[in-house]
Amino acid sequence: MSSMDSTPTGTGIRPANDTAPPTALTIAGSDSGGSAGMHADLRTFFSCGVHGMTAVTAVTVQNTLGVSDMVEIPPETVAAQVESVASDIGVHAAKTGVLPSAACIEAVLAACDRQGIGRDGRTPLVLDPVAASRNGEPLLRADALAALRDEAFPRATLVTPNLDEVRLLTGIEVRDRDQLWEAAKAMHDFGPEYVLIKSGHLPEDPECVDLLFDGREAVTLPGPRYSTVHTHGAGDAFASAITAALARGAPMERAVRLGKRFVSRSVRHAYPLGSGVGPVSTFWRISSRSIQ
Ligand SMILES: Nc1ncnc2c1ncn2[C@@H]1O[C@H](COP(=O)(O)OP(=O)(O)OP(=O)(O)O)[C@@H](O)[C@H]1O
Ligand SMILES: Cc1ncc(COP(=O)(O)O)c(N)n1
Repeated sequence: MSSMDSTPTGTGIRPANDTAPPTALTIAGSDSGGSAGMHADLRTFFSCGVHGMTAVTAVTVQNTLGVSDMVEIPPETVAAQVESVASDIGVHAAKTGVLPSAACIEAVLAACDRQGIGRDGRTPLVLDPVAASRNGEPLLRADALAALRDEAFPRATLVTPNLDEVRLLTGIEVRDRDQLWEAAKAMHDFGPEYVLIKSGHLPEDPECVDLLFDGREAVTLPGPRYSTVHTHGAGDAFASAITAALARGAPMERAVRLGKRFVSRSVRHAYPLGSGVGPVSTFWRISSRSIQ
């Protein structure tokens, strides 16, 4: 897929010296349980050799049983975090997680525009359209979904919906692998450069085959389906591993393949925690031996 090699690599401000790693920014919510959101993103950036930075959008009260409360950070503070790190440190690639309201989305997009992050800037923007927790607790206001679709999608380099988000945004109920293509086309019509449809929520399928689409050609991303309930944070780990690869200069198809390999291993090494759903292991690369 030659057209998939045209992804811009983020430039931002160059690191201060040759030893500084590439930088990646997550614009996302916090998870007090440490499994999902910006916590998963930062661990993934670290595991992928990238300096991680954050613009916190919301604080969730969350554990392995679910989300019991959420406090939104004022939109201007979210935007100020983006501008602060981008103008000083520089951002080689950025990703979004929870963007809780239309006002937050608008503020983030304006800050990204000013800093050259997103579709027409030089820095890739990966948009994970998180709508709800894995237990179905909403993580955005009613007005945010339309703002995501109409304002944020056209500015994204890549969007990474799961099948629930595909249904919410397009009305398409994907029941098997053959329908991923139809979903990808419908999502691409909202204006992002690339769409990645994740197939974790097809439990009957013996494999987890995701689909990358650039508006013309589709690439399937095969992977095993592991038998575990502990998949909290899988979507965050996938999107941030892709973001880390983009920050390192990989073209899109390669970045997504690297991300798929990273998340498959993360699910394989997922671990139980608390009395609910445990996290995928975003630090599987660091064996217990290496820290003793
Ligand atoms: N049981 C599994 N075994 C292997 N890979 C999986 C499994 N479940 C999900 N994945 C992979 O993890 C990635 C995230 O997919 P998923 O569809 O679960 O996204 P998500 O719903 O955003 O994630 P989350 O579980 O964090 O809500 C995809 O690459 C998917 O194929
Ligand atoms: C702060 C935050 N961000 C994202 C998710 C989605 O992750 P999951 O779908 O695994 O619940 C979450 N639960 N919390």
